[in-house]
Formats: sequence, C-alpha cells, structure tokens
Amino acid sequence: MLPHGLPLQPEPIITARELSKVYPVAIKDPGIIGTLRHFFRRTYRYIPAVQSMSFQIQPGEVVGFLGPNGAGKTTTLKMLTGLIHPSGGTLQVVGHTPYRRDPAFLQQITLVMGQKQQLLWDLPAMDSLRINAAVYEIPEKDFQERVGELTQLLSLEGKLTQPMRKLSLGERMKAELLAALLHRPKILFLDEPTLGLDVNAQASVRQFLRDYNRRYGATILLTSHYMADITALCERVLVINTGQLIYDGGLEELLERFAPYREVKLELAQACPLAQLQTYGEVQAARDPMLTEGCEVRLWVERQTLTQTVARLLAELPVLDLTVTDLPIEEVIGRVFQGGILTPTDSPQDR
Ligand SMILES: Nc1ncnc2c1ncn2[C@@H]1O[C@H](COP(=O)(O)OP(=O)(O)OP(=O)(O)O)[C@@H](O)[C@H]1O
Repeated sequence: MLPHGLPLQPEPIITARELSKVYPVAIKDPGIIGTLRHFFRRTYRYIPAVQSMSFQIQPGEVVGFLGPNGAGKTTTLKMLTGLIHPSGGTLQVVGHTPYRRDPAFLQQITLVMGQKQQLLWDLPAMDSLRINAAVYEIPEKDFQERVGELTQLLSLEGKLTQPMRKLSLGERMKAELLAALLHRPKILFLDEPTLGLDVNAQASVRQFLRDYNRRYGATILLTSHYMADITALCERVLVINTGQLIYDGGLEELLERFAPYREVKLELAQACPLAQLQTYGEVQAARDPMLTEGCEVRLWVERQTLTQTVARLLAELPVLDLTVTDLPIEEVIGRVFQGGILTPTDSPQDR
C-alpha cells in the first residue's frame, strides 16, 4: 500500500511504446525483363503494418485484440513474442526485450496460433509433450502433475495417447493448448484460439481459458474474430485499424459510446412508406427484404430519443408488435472499423 492508503499499482507486465513494424516487399515487374531487373536492382514497397502503438498491460489482465483483416494484430503478437523485430519503438515483456529471445523470457510466455500446430500429426500428443518437457527442463514429477491437471481441466482424458490425426478439431486445439501451457507461462498470446471450432468446442476452450486465468493469474492477450470469445473473456479491448491503435479501454464502454442506438423491431398491420419510416430512425432495409411489401420493419433509433420515438410509433402507425433490443455486438464493432468513428487518440485513457 502507498502511504495515503491507495493500493500499490503493480508493474505492467507488458509495455509497448511507439511500437512500429514496416514490412519491405520487393516489387517485380512482369515478364523476363522484370525478372532480370528484379535480380540486379530490387525496388521495394513498404507496408506499415503497425504504426506507433503504445499500451501497457497489467499482470492477470485478459485483453482482446480487435481489428478487421490485415489490421496488424498478428504482427503485434509476433513482436510481443519476439518472432519478429520491431522497426521502431520499444517493448518490454516480463522484463525482457522479446526479440532477444532469452531463454528466461521464453520460459514465461507462450504463443498459440489457431491456424498453426506444434504437435506432430502422426504421434500421440503425449510423445510431443515429452519432447516439450525436455526442452523446458520440466522435472518428471511436475510433468506428471501438470499433464494430469490440464487433462482434467480440458476434458482430454484418454485422448493424449491417440495419434493427433485421430482427434477431432476441438480436441486437437485443446491438446495444443495443453502443450503450450506445460511450462506454466505467465503470459498467453493467443491468435484465433477457437478458429474453425464448433460452438460447443469454442465454449469449452473459453471456459478453460477463464478458469486458467483465475487459477494461475495468467495474463492473456487474444485475437479472435468470434465476438463471443471477446465478450466472454475480456473486460478490456485494444482496437486496431490499419496498424493504428484506435481504442484502448473497457469493452462495455466501447459499446456504450459507439452504439448510441437501439434496435426497434416492428410488426405492422399494413405496409408503411419508407419515407415515413425514416422519420423515426435508420431503417435497416437491407436486413429486411420484405420491407416494401411486407409489414416487418427494423429501425435503429438513438437511445436518447427512444422513449419519444416508441410513443410516436405506437400513436402514428398500426403497430401489432414492438420489441426493443441492443444492437448485435458484431454490428457495433463493424461500424467502428468501417466508419472511422474513432480517431487514433480517442480512447478513455486520453480523455
Ligand atoms: N511477412 C509479411 N510481409 C509483408 N507484409 C506482411 C507480412 N505479414 C503481414 N503483412 C501485411 O501487414 C498487414 C498486417 O497483417 P497482420 O497479419 O498483422 O494483420 P491481422 O490483423 O492479423 O489480420 P487477420 O485478422 O487477417 O489475421 C497486412 O497488410 C499484411 O498484408
């Protein structure tokens, strides 16, 4: 505790300052002349994948990385884990500079990529786990204990002795997680950990990650295109667009600030002209092909005027049924990406 009674703020486990990555890509003109020219004198185009990104993460946090395709999420994870060298800025992860790849650093982190496997396809997972145990110098007793515990947490009983190719996609992903956690890392970097899994398998991976975070206080940084992963696991999100950090803060706050609408679903006794519907709110005609001849309408109405608008709808239109719901989270995030609603400094920390 500090002298004035405030709890001591722990040291951040990750600190990125002005982090950048530019990929040089060689340009080759088509044809034999282009090939020859390319051979003797290369010209490059530079892709700014990550631009001047600064953030800190505290031990035990679960943080979601959100962004559309090509935003720079994987590039950031690769820099955080030391797989690639930043082009600019500084980075400290558990007190280390990642790209030096010190063994003491590697002992404390793990990276799981949903589209890449580390366990060998034709071998039972247990054989690969033994190799990992040797690499990380895990004593036999600890190995047995950890495999037992993780097997139970992941419901993988009886699966580790079968060749990987005989396991389901979900079981393979869980075995990958088990292998990635055998050395008890303090930070988990997860790139699309539920990619391609069915809803049940996704839910069980999520549940596992939540339990693991609580049990060991592990810090988790994850990217996912499934919003359910983010809402179930992350209180805080970093939103990246075209390599820039455009939001750093609470997920709830992001939704509150950038979804100032609610969806009003109407069933009308008879069709109503579009022009009139537009006086009540934003008509989601694209989502309702029946709009022109049918009687079902979806409107996005500003929260502030919701009560008056609903009263007007009921008074002025032949309403059979009316429901009000929050916008689906995917819609909100999609709007944040598309609309440039945020600017690079528009995050709660800056206000
Ligand atoms: N090795 C590379 N060489 C050149 N450009 C690259 C390389 N890797 C990524 N890029 C480019 O950098 C940008 C960021 O890519 P990155 O893979 O980090 O995005 P992402 O947010 O993870 O996307 P996704 O959600 O599709 O996985 C993209 O424009 C991509 O084409």
